[in-house]
Amino acid sequence: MEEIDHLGHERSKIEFDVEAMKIVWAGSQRALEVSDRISRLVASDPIFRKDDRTILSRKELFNTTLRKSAHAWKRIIELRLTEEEASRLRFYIDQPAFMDLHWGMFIPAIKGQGTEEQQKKWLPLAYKMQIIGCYAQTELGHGSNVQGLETTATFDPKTDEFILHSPTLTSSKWWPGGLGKASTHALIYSRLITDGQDHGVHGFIVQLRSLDDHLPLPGITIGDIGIKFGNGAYNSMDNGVLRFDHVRIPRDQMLMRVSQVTREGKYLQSDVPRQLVYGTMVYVRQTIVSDASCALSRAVCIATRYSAVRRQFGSQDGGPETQVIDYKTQQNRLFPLLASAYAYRFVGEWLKWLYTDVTQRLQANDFSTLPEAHACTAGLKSLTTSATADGIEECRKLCGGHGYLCSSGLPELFAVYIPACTYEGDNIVLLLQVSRFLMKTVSQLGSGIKPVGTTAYMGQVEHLMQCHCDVQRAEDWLKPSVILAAFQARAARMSVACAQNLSKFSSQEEGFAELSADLVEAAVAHCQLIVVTKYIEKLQQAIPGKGVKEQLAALCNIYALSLIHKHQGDFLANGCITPKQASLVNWQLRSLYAQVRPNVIGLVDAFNYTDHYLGSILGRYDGNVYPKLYEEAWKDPLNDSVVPDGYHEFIRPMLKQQLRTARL
Ligand SMILES: CCCCCCCCCCCCCCCCCCCCC/C=C/C(=O)SCCNC(=O)CCNC(=O)[C@H](O)C(C)(C)COP(=O)(O)OP(=O)(O)OC[C@H]1O[C@@H](n2cnc3c(N)ncnc32)[C@H](O)[C@@H]1OP(=O)(O)O
Ligand SMILES: Cc1cc2nc3c(=O)[nH]c(=O)nc-3n(C[C@H](O)[C@H](O)[C@H](O)COP(=O)(O)OP(=O)(O)OC[C@H]3O[C@@H](n4cnc5c(N)ncnc54)[C@H](O)[C@@H]3O)c2cc1C
Repeated sequence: MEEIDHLGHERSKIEFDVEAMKIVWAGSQRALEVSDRISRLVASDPIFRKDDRTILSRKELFNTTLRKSAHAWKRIIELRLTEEEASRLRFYIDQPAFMDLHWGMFIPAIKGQGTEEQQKKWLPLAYKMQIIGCYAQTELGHGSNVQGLETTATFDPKTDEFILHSPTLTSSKWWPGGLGKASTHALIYSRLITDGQDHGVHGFIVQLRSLDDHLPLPGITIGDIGIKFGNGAYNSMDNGVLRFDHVRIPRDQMLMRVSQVTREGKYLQSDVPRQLVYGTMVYVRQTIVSDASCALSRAVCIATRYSAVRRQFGSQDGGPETQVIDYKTQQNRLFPLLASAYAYRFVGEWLKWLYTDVTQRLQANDFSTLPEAHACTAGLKSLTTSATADGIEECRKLCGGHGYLCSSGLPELFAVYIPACTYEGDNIVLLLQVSRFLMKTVSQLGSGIKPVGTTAYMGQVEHLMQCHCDVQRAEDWLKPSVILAAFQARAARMSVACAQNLSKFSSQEEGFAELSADLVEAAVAHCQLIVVTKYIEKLQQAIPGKGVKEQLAALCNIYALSLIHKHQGDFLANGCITPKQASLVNWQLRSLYAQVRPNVIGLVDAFNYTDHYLGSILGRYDGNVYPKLYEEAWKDPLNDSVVPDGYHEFIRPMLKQQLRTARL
């Protein structure tokens, strides 16, 4: 049967080269080729099916995680996949699994915090998956406050061992992914005690389960922490609980790049900063920013395609009703999210560069850019995950009632995504780290230390405190210099105001506690400035393909102007723009929406997502929504029988009872 493209009319209107945009989104022609090939490989393999995930029991779901992981690993070896291809494979399989923590945290932690000797011993085992590792930092009583962890690792000089112990219930490790059922080993973060002295939190490699029969080793109590939010979603992951009862490990299993314990039990600190113990989190936060663009683009792709298919009201002379995507309110909610997906893609690319740069510097013992890398990864992780979580929910609402069906793909996407606002650092806690960095920058302004990198704009603080936005007409808002000046003035003024208010408190800590809500807002303003700046810088590069740069520029303007509109309170209160200029933002936004409207299907096609990956009837490439929704409904287990199980037990007696009551 011939397949009909219900979105064909939309595709015929596109004014730019979608294939060229696919390359921009993927990062390069080669990255697109890899992505395309691996996504098809996953979509065509029945073991990677996922359409039944939301109706599986927890045990069945976890079993699919094990099956998919083992099968993925087999394919990686058979096909000799490169690291990039393997990571694409994981992406398109689209199921959280213990493998994520093994490859995404356990291995990077050993690489970043282990000595050369330790890396030589553990990495080959981990790379061949002869051991499975997880990252066990968080405890029942403490997650954000890493310095408050309670697990102890006490050195015993008699045996040259550490004794791992969980002294209280709240010291139980709680949450680590892969810990519950799969891992054989863990990177345990625990307080190091030598000779009765507490040296704070350090990392230790600890074997948890036997490599022969997978049973927990003596002194170890271990299990899964239970069902999490939503059907399917993150429940494929075995987040775990773990307690130690005086478990002994050899001394050389403490990761010793940052500090060492000698055979005699002497504690030595190398000249590497203590914060490198937190290095794995910096690495993962950076990856989470790119992931945000993936999750948001997926939701936006579904909502955009469905909004072009869905029609409500406005029929004239019996003709078709209006496509809901043509309602300005729909555009005003959807197009800034589309723009954000592109913006996060580009800031994610830049953050990856920043991370690579700081890693190379660290290897050469240059630690100067570490504070900025920490502030950028923490702040952008927070900004992008919060906006993406909200954005996915908005996309669900943009799809009306059908968005609430699991077959829309949106409920599961939302449920699996939202913990990103919490894991790898609660988003508010991370923004407070950014604001500390900003306050330090402001306090050093008078001292001759020139701010660099993402805070370079603070170097012109005197100008930024007084400058006036020179927008006269709506089109003036299209000038990158005007947009940047407004965002810089807002960020600088908010930070300076916080710094001035902090100086009114007798202690810095008291001021920070009292002003934390304002400090968080200043951090958000700074992070939004980074995203806008990096998008504008991206547009200064050569971007081939008919109309591609024009569309990206329109989206950049939508991203920036919709933020000015949303946060106009900040911009107005700080005198960065006038009420008239704020209203011109809206005029310009409407005109930008009209400019991208014919191209939006092309802009989401450029993500190059397969229907398997999208996992959504509403987001199908061919737009054939209604027949497929109808078909899907009949697959629900409730429809296996016409009369439901339980009819005789519950419904029938009720009906008969009513009959008797009525006769009375
Ligand atoms: C079926 C599939 C098969 C597939 C097979 C194929 C597989 C192949 C490939 C797979 C690849 C997968 C990749 C997946 C990626 C991984 C997925 C991850 C999933 C998520 C899992 C979640 C994990 C976690 O959540 S781990 C736990 C995270 N915990 C936290 O984030 C805790 C947050 N708290 C903190 O970070 C700190 O405690 C903090 C910063 C809040 C406060 O710390 P503090 O010590 O109290 O610090 P403070 O006094 O405030 O500051 C001191 C000083 O230090 C600076 N600082 C703080 N942190 C850092 C840092 N990280 N780096 C640098 N500097 C730092 C701080 O700024 C202060 O500086 P000064 O002011 O200058 O003193
Ligand atoms: C799905 C998932 C997977 C995870 N995987 C892992 C893993 O693999 N390994 C691991 O070690 N951990 C893991 N975690 C734990 C995760 O890292 C922590 O939950 C996270 O760091 C937040 O810490 P918390 O739970 O202690 O939150 P809390 O700090 O208790 O936060 C509770 C509330 O207090 C607020 N708050 C806390 N401190 C402050 C402050 N100083 N100022 C203002 N407000 C504050 C927060 O904003 C929040 O609103 C995972 C968590 C989840 C949900």
